[in-house]
Amino acid sequence: MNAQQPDWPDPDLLRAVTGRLGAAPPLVFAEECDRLRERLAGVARGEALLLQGGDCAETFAGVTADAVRGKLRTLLQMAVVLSHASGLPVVKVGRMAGQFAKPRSSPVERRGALTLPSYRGDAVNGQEFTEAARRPDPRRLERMYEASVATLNLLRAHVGGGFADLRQVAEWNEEFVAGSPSAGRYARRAREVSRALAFVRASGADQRTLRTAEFFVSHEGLLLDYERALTRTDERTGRLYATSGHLLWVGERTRQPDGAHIDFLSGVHNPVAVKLGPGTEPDTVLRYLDRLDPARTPGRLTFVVRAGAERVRDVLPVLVEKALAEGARVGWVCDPMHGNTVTAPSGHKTRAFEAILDEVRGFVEVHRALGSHPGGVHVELTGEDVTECTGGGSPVRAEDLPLRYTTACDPRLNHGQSLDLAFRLAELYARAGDGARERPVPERPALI
Ligand SMILES: O=C[C@H](O)[C@H](O)COP(=O)(O)O
Ligand SMILES: C=C(OP(=O)(O)O)C(=O)O
Repeated sequence: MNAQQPDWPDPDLLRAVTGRLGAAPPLVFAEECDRLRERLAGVARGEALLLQGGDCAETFAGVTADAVRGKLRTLLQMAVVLSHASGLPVVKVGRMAGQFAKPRSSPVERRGALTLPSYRGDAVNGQEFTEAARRPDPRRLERMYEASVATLNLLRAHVGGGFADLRQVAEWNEEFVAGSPSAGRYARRAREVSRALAFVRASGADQRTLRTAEFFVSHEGLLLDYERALTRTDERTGRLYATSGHLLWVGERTRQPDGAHIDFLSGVHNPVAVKLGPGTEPDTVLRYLDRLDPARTPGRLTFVVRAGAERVRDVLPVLVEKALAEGARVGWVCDPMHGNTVTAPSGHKTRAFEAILDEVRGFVEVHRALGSHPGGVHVELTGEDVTECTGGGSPVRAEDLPLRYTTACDPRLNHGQSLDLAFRLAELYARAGDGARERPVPERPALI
């Protein structure tokens, strides 16, 4: 089964494009993928958290220095808050440099009398509702590769060049808190982070470690023509790696255990993830384990649960229990976005901050009850001040949605909402004895 593949109109052109991609340099290296695997092994063992985030759908026009920097900055700011609260390292992974293709609920979109193919991401066709734009064009796969190169170039330069300096990140957080209506709730944590860094500086520890960060990239491994073309053999080990990104995941719509996407991931040595929606049959968890992680190696497989706030407390326990009974040491991560999409009266797809937070709360509750590790979050976000999700500390109201609704597919948290989420998650993840652990976590969501 080859689910969600575009109907490429010109097989010769597709062959020419994938041939060129097959000869192109890798975007990421096997050693980097192995390093991410090691970091994710920490998540699976309960010694680290994963923070994975970025656009729902990257666009070619969205590959600008400002936009890439904004997403990176948002993730760095969130990570420092989570790490301080939990006392655990946070593995930072962008939904970036490759997230250009989308699975869709319907292959077609209707507007009035006109029916056209659905937009499947810039890697496949254009957003404009015209026949020409919506026709899949394999040349877009090369543009995806080039856009990923440009994004990675920016990320690597920033991460290695001082932009990720923890002291700067802590200052950004203090600025955010100072301007936030929730300052009273967050200020203590932001101050504690800065004080901890001041102490590290004063202690004479190696300052270079504060100036750089590890940052990895990931995307849904959806377009098999692209992924196969970028698969390379690592000369050191003879193993195959997808070199389009460090981590690839299979989505809710393509996770058939006997399908082509799981089969592709089973053949590469990268760390991989599978999204699990509310309808996941508990036994399929075992099939994913056997297909993707037969050696039960921590770091190889992460399950990203996206059950929705209403269902997570019912759906998740049996999935975790199945995996535990099997001796699996996978990472468990919560995607609180995809199970909480609703349509606003204006017709915009949106997600409520409170539902997002409640899903993570349910996810953490379930893991704590079972003694397993709630290994982190996977979120759709941007560094920009968009109005796509409702709520948050500086609340976006349903009537604000049309103001700055720019996503190419699903609604993202804006910069402020992302930081609100990080500070609220910090309360959930706060370790005992944490200096900034000032209030008990409420049983049910409190309105912000
Ligand atoms: O990001 C996830 C999916 O691609 C997206 O939710 C699909 O949206 P649709 O239901 O409008 O096709
Ligand atoms: C399509 C996505 O999610 P899911 O497969 O969980 O619906 C996504 O994360 O972009």
